[in-house]
Amino acid sequence: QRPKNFPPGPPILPILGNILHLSLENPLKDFERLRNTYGNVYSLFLGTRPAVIINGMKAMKEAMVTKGTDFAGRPQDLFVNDATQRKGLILADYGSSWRDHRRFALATLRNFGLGKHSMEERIRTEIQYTVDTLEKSIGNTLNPQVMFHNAASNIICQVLFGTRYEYDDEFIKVIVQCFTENTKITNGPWTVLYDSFPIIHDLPLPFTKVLKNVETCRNLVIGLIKEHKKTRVHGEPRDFVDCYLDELNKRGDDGSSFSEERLIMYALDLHFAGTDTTSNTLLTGFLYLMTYPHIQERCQQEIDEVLEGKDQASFDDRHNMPYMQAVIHEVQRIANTVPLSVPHCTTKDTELMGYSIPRGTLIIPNLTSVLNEEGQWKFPNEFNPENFLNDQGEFVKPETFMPFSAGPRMCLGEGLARMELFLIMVTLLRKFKFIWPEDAGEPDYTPVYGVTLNPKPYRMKIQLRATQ
Ligand code: HEM
Repeated sequence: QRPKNFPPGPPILPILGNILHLSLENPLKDFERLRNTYGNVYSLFLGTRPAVIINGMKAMKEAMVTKGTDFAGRPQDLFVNDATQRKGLILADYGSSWRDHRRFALATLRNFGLGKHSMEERIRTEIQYTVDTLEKSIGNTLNPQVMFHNAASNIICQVLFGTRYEYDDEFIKVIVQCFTENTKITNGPWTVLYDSFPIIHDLPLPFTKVLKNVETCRNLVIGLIKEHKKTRVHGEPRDFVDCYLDELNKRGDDGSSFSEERLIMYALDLHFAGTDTTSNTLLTGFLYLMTYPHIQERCQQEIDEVLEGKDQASFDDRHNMPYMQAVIHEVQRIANTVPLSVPHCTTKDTELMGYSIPRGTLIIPNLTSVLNEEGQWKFPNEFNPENFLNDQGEFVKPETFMPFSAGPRMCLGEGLARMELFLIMVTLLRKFKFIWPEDAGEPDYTPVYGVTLNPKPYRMKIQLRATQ
């Protein structure tokens, strides 16, 4: 039975709840279908667990922003909580420990942007490796997946550990493999069943691999922290880990939630959050730019004009590139990289669009429903940069643009991600022409479902641009 004034939803079956209403492989279409029947705020029972699904700009804004703190919790009894040992940041529940660690991450990322090894320089250094990789493929085709993945991973590794890794380095290969395996398993039907039916928690489910992978990654990071402790100079941090160790010294035994143990999962969390997201957005971006060559050319024209006489692009150049800005935002809108955001949870009894939602209810923010909402976009269902341009050709960002979510739990890497997307796309488009190979057939834009969406594997043909 739904509690009184709880959001509506389909009839609930005993034990199973509404689980049969969802495809365990990819529930996005089901969420959309249920929205058409029950409205923007509806509920489903995942087994015996009630969940509220939030759709559309109006309800999303009320929950994430206007009543941000009421909706800022994270559920603590899902499989991913067990897998990350409740020590990370992404899934930390709302409270002082989450707040302190979030503030620390934001401040540290900001400070690195100002120091002499500024974030921009770090990103540019990494882009050079991407350029080298592409140069080796001129005239040929290349699957860019590993290249973009490594670029995003290395940028965040530079920030966290002060180092980048060659593409075939064991450290990065092992971490990437562990994350890829874990994401696949955590997205799979077993996890939905685990999260819906606590009764099966003690069964021998196929999760040992996940826990083993987490242990492998933990050990790698423990090794790095040990090394940092040997070589660091107190008060002269080289990277995020040094900053955290300085903070630990400063806090001493003040009973705060900062600890070396916490740092391990915190660093892994940031690496994970910053890699798949950015690289999958880039993959989607280049898929569309290749298959909409007129849009690619118009970007290149603007880039050539604005960067004429300059060695390299800087993030500030975006202010003179309305078309490029529109294209990047449109790529993010269509890529819909984190389609269901990260699960939230209510921190107290609250209300949403007139419905009552008790404390501790699982909340699924359906960002997809905002990014393609009818009536909010000029062209909700097509790739069209005009969605971000006004009649004067100026760049405008509607408040419906929410790929990073909104409110107190909004992505804390937004600034870094935007800088990466801009510098990488502009630098690569300035130098190369990306072509959909003649023998590749019709492009398939249907994304592969997961915590993050990514395009199906594809190859790109690379040419050096004539103007270079
Ligand atoms: C295109 C790239 C990215 C996209 C689309 C993206 C999207 C998101 C979304 C939708 C959330 C969930 C927000 C919520 O729960 O309401 C999130 C959370 C988060 N993101 Fe990102 N993200 C991106 C890049 C990054 C990067 C580069 C970092 C690394 C610094 C990062 C770090 C985080 C963290 C730590 C959280 C959890 C915040 C919290 O719970 O307080 N993200 N991101």
